[in-house]
Amino acid sequence: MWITSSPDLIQTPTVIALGNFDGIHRGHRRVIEPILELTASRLVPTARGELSSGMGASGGSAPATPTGIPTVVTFHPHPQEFFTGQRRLLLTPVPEKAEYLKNLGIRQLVRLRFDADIAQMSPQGFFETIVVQQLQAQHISVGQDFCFGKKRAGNATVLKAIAAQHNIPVTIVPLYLENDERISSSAIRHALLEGDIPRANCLLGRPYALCGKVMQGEQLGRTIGFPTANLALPPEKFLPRQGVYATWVYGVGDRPLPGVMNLGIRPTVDGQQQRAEVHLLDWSGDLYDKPLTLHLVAFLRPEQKFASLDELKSQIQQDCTQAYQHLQTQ
Ligand SMILES: Cc1cc2nc3c(=O)[nH]c(=O)nc-3n(C[C@H](O)[C@H](O)[C@H](O)COP(=O)(O)O)c2cc1C
Ligand SMILES: Nc1ncnc2c1ncn2[C@@H]1O[C@H](COP(=O)(O)OP(=O)(O)O)[C@@H](O)[C@H]1O
Repeated sequence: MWITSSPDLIQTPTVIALGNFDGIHRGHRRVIEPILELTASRLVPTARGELSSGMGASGGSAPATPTGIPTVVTFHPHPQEFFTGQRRLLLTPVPEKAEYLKNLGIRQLVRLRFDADIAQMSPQGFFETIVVQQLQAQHISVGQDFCFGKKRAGNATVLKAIAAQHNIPVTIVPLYLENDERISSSAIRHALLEGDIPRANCLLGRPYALCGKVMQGEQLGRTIGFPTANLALPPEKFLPRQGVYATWVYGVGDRPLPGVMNLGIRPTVDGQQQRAEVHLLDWSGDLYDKPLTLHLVAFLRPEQKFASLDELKSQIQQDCTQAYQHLQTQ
């Protein structure tokens, strides 16, 4: 997966999905699908049953697809962050987003720098400078509510009309509704803040994940019989409601392991900073410096301040039992 913010380093020509795509949820995937279909559909079987680009065996560095490189084009910072100056936490920080996109078949992520210059561009100016010249887009896919250009003056219909002047086809993907409600990053954030993990996961179409390397803590966990791997999360990661969660843990061996995570400040031991820490059920070994990915399955309870470590210990024991029950039904 090629990731670039520099116009000079964009691999062209491209076939693009345009938007912010924070979360790569089910709605986003519908916008991305047409460009995957378009690029893959041009692959033709050879006499030996292999797939070729259909461009002839000329050797050299012919693009894998004749139409262009399947590319997702986003803005950074998020335009809302640029205008309000308020930092926006992300459901999918860049490395996580790139990983999901790669698994879908996307080959390039272009992160257009959203600055005063781009904010000033008219829809026509944006299209000609960025979409035509820099991206050399051969096909564009956007969601029905896509807006672009100065003061969001251009919408999907305007985009289609401008693109037609350049003979570039545009696919406008209708909003994806679930029980009359739009699948959106905001709805997912809301569900996560409520601790409604099944809902968040349903809207996402996959489990909400926390990814980070294991770092040292105060080494108290082992003294109470529940060692916990503390994750160094990206500071821009959007976090769900504080509390205890049943999770699947990826990154230790080939299979996911059952775990129970606490996300909070640990008031019982006078913790000061928020931490995400996971205890792997019936497992022991060294996890320091390992990158782990936690898939959230269920919120079990809010974090509490206990009067003693013994009370905390017996509650954690119950959390482990409850987490097992949730994970067994998965
Ligand atoms: C399943 C689980 C539930 C926890 N619940 C609480 C809690 O309700 N209140 C609290 O103060 N700490 C809670 N903790 C955090 C412990 O206080 C923490 O694991 C302990 O302080 C060890 O920290 P260390 O990793 O720095 O050694 C929980 C930890 C786990 C694994
Ligand atoms: N079942 C387990 N779950 C999580 N970590 C474990 C487990 N068994 C051993 N460990 C190791 O113990 C470390 C956590 O022990 P702990 O006493 O809580 O120290 P720290 O405060 O540094 O996290 C983990 O980082 C990992 O290397």
